[in-house]
Amino acid sequence: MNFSTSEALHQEALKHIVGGVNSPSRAYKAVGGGAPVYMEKGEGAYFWDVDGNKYIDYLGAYGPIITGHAHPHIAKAITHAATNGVLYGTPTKLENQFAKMLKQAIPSLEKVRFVNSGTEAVMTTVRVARAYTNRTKIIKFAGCYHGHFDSVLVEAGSGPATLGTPDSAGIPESVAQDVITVPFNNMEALKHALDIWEGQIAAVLVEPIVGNFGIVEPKEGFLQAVNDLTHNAGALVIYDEVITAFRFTYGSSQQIYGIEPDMTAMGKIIGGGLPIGAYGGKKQIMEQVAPLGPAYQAGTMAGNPASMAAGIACLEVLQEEGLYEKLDQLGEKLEAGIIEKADKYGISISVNRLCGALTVYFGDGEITNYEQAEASDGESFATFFRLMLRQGINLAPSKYEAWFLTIAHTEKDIEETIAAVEKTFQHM
Ligand SMILES: Cc1ncc(COP(=O)(O)O)c(CN[C@@H](CN)CCC(=O)O)c1O
Repeated sequence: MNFSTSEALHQEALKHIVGGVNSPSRAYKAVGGGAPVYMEKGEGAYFWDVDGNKYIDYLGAYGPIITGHAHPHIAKAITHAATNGVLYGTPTKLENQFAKMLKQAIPSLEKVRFVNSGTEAVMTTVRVARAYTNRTKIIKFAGCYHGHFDSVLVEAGSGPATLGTPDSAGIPESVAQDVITVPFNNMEALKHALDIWEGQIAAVLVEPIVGNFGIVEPKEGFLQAVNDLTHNAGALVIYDEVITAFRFTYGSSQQIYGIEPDMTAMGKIIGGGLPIGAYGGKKQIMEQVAPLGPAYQAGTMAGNPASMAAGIACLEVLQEEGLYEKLDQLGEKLEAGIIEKADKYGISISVNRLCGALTVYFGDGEITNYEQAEASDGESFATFFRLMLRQGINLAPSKYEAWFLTIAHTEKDIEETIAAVEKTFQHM
C-alpha cells in the first residue's frame, strides 16, 4: 500500500497544527509513530485515504459513526440545515423535538441541555453536582476518560482512595486534590473512598460500560453498588454515556442494566457525526442550571439546527427494528473469527465484546479494570495495527480504543476482516 500522500500531508500539517493532528488520539504515537493515514471519503462501512487505498472502518470516528459514513438520511438532514441556515442564535423547534426523543429513550432524563462536545457535557454535570450538593470532591475510576477538562484529567495511583495527581500539565494541584480515583469494578475501593472523604464527595462519575480502556462491562452488582454507596454518602451518581448512549441499544446502559443515575452525559452517536454533547437528569437537580438556577452553562453553538437535525436523523435510523440484534450477530461472528485465528496461530489474546463494539487485548487473562488493560501488550497491538492497516482494515491507533461496527458492515466485510486477521497473526 502506498501512503505517500498521507505522509506529505502530515509533513505539511506538522508546520501548522500541533503534532499535525487536532486530537492526540489520531496521532500514531502509540503504534510506532509516523504519518497517520488521511481519509478523504467515507461511505457506509468504508473509507478511502488520499492515496486511494480503501479500508473497512472499525474506528467509526471513535464511536459516533454507528450508521456508517455518509448515511443518506443524515446527509439529507444536514444538507437541509445547511440550505435553511445552520445557526440562528435563537431557540428552534428541532431542540424540542430532539430533547423529547432523548427523554423517551432514556427516562432518567427529566430535563436536558445540549452542548457541543462530550467534554462539555461531562464538565457541566460535575459543576451541577457541586452546585447541588455544595461539595467539591468527585470520585472517578482509573482509566475512565471523560474529556479534557481539568477535573477529570487526573490519574491517581492504582491504590483506592488515592488523592489525584494531574496527568496533564497545566492542572493546578488544587484541582487535582478534588479528584479521587479508584479502580473500576471495585466496590470496596469505592466504599473506602466515600468513607475517607465522608461529607466531601459531590459526585461519583463513571462510564457504566467502559469504552476507554477497551470495552469493559460492570461486574454483577457493581452499578447497583455505585448507586447505593454514593447515595448513602449524600452524593450524586453521574453516568458518562458519551460512548454508550445508543451504542448497544436504542437508549443507554440504563436500559440494559435497569439502573438510573442522577445525571447522564452524552455525545458522539447522538450528533450523527456533527459536533454534539448533551446532559440531563432529575428535574430538581437540573433546575440548578441557569437561567433557572445558579450553575452556569452556555454556548454559542449549543442546540444548533445542523447538529439537532443530524442527531434526530441518526436516532430515526437507529429506531429500525432488529438493528442492534444485527450488530450483535456481526460482532459475535467477528469475535469468534478473531479468537479462532489466534488459537490457530498461538497468539495469546483476550477479547471483550458487547453488541457491535469489541476490544482485542494482547496477552493473557481477562480484562476487568484499567490495571489489567494497561498491562496488555502494546507492542503486539502496534504490530497488529500496522499489519491490519496494510491490508485495508482501519482500527484506532491505540490498544485502549474499541473496534466499532456500523449498521453498514456486512457478513462479507467480517469474513474479509477475519482473513486479514489470519494473515496478520501468521506474521506475528
Ligand atoms: C466516555 C467519554 N466521555 C467523554 C469524552 C469526550 O468527548 P468529546 O469532548 O471528545 O466529544 C469521550 C471521548 N472519547 C475519546 C476516545 N475514546 C474521543 C477521541 C479523541 O479524544 O480524539 C469519551 O469516550
